[in-house]
Amino acid sequence: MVDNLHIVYRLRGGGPGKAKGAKGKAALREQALAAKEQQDQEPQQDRGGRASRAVRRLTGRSEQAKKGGRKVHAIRGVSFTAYRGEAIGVIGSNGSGKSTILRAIAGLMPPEAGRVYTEGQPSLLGVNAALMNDLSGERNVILGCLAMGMTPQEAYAKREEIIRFSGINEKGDFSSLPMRAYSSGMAARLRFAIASAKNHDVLMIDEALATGDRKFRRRSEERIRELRGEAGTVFLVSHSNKSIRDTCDRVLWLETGSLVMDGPTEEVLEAYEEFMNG
Ligand SMILES: Nc1ncnc2c1ncn2[C@@H]1O[C@H](COP(=O)(O)OP(=O)(O)OP(=O)(O)O)[C@@H](O)[C@H]1O
Repeated sequence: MVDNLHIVYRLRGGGPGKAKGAKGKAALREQALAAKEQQDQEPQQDRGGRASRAVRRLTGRSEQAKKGGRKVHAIRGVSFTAYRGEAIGVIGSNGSGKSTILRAIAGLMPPEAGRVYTEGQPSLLGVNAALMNDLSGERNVILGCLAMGMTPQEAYAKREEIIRFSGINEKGDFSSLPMRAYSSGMAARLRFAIASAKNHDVLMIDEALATGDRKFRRRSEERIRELRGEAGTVFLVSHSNKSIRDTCDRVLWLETGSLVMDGPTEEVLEAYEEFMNG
């Protein structure tokens, strides 16, 4: 359940730094020596405070930096409830907040206000999901499975099936090659194959199908339907209305971070298509 969620990105840096002005290196060195001298005279516990203040200054996490930085209010008061067994499409024009809301549901973005309540563990499968470029596809399959909580035995037992599903070996023995030799579509297929090898409580897929070819898209859409059948909830972010139509029975439409519509796929897509063509 997503309850009146607000997500704000804060941009630090990029602003004008403190000019050194006419002080020069000698004056700065003098200032540093004076600070050191003062520190040597301070009791131990004060030094801890000074150190953490210095770290906050360096990482820009001071209250001042918070207030002074630029903000992007990416999600503005979105609320909805998702149920087990639903496949929910998330649509909207570029920058409308689709990826951000998935990241928030996955617990990767702290809410500015509002809450996300989930039953079970949400897993986010994005086109940028981390796989190691220098390792072979096979190695990445094992790593991915272990990262999803499988035992080594389970991971090895699933390896063949995952590689077969991904189809990366259809044009040669690619699974033994380092991932950097893969096209973006092949890498996306492997990521999807790994993530979908496990039954997820909440699986979120961010454009992962967009880079696959038609044959793979059909196969992965079929797999999404199976995952739903296995009682999970699937969220699919896509700019392909066809993928959404073929996979989802409910659609959330976001624009500039607000929920424009939440309803049955056909109803929402019709309104969205009219908006985009209008
Ligand atoms: N790391 C970031 N730092 C600052 N602002 C960000 C960051 N990521 C996204 N945004 C901003 O948040 C808003 C929502 O972005 P988001 O990526 O969620 O949109 P989207 O609907 O997924 O876009 P697209 O369809 O282009 O992938 C945009 O205004 C974007 O500029």
